[in-house]
Amino acid sequence: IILLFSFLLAVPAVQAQKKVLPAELEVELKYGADRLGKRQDPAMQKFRENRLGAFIHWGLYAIPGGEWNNKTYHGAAEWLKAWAKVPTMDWLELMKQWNPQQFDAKKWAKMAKEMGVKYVKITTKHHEGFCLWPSKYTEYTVANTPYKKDILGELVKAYNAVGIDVHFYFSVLDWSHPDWRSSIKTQEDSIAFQRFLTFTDNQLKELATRYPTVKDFWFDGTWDASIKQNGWWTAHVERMLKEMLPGVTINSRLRADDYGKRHFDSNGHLMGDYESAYERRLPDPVKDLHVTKWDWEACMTIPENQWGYHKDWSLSYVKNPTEVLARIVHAVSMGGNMVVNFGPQPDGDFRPEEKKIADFIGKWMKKNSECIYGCDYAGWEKQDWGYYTRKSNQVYMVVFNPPYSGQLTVKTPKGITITTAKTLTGEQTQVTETTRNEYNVSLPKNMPQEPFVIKLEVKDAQKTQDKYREALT
Ligand SMILES: C[C@@H]1O/C(=N\OC(=O)Nc2ccccc2)[C@@H](O)[C@H](O)[C@@H]1O
Repeated sequence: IILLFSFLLAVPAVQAQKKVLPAELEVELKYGADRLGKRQDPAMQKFRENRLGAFIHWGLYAIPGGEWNNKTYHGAAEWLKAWAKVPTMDWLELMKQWNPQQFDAKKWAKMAKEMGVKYVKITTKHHEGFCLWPSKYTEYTVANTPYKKDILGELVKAYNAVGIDVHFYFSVLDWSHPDWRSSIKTQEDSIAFQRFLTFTDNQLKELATRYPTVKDFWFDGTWDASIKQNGWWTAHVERMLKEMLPGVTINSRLRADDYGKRHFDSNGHLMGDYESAYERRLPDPVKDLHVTKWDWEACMTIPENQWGYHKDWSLSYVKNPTEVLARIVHAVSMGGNMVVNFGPQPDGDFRPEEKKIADFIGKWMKKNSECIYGCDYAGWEKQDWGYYTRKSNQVYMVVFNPPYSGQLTVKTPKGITITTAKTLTGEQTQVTETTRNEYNVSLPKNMPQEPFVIKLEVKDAQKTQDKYREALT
């Protein structure tokens, strides 16, 4: 007891779920983390090195676009059924209008390729229960709409054809299914919910069988008590999919352990392959450095909170392209991935604002993607002018806020020295050591009119190159 008490007093104040108990104090778990530490297999390395992805939220909710019975709802458009309290059968009537005549999977793939994303996460089924693939386990699918065709299959083929990995978003929560329960109160609830879990297993096996090139499952809709009381099932799903699709990655949001703990199990170990709690927010570059110890992926909306198509984007702040770019770089600078969301129109085309963002990011990535793909946390002290990313002995300074002094302050970890510095567009910059482990890197003479990158070659005086890499990962 004294040992435990003294240990808990000693542990630095880190967020609850991050507290890892010493092994001897861990609790026995049947459905906790299957693995400790970062996965190092090729599939996970590809996931990590991809760094930049796009989210596609597309479903029946795109048709009303945030408006119901002539009333506009300001909440997330993909949740309109809930905001407007639409009865399930009335909502699913929207299937009769599903006929996206402008949908062209090859055009979507071209747009993603030109944006520079390495993967796309597609909503196979959102909370509404409508499936973008012709599932044989429910009638609420594209097959039973005027459009008829397998949208998911067309997208998987088109993205893969241009070298883009496909990830599946899957909502366990399913408003269309009579056996869904948010909590288990009665024996009837329990019997119905077990039927629901079997239905969900069947849909997941169907997705893994029909689309075996899928690289990841991003589960959502798992916050309810009914799932937290069935942590065994979440562990089963992870194991089932990894058996069917060796190398597939699974997000932490699927998982609950024996005691209903989510994302991180009761011993503080991350479940799944990467943390997926950073949604429309990012870890603090100074206070939240613990996230660099595991893999994580953030996702973001361009407006304040619209994942599905909303007719009226004037209802909330819409990020400008540079603000979107800053979030992408921020995530990579802390060893994470960033997924930028797109909510296609009901006709299957994208809104102009989203095309503009994709175009801006793509143009910037054409010049600067070296500081994104395959890069990681540098382990250097954050500075006001922007973010560091690192790949082996190259450290990239991604400058968003050039200082009036004309000098970019760089503080290197002990033993690390800078040998060269030049912008990715090839201009030399002066590097002046101002004191031990501190340098001024001068701004380039002709300043770019957008965020720019200075590439530093660094040397580790005390260790070999390899040790340097080990020390920082
Ligand atoms: C990506 C988003 O994911 C969701 N929900 O996410 C969460 O519940 N996020 C969350 C909740 C608690 C903590 C951290 C993230 C969905 O409801 C939403 O429509 C969208 O698909």
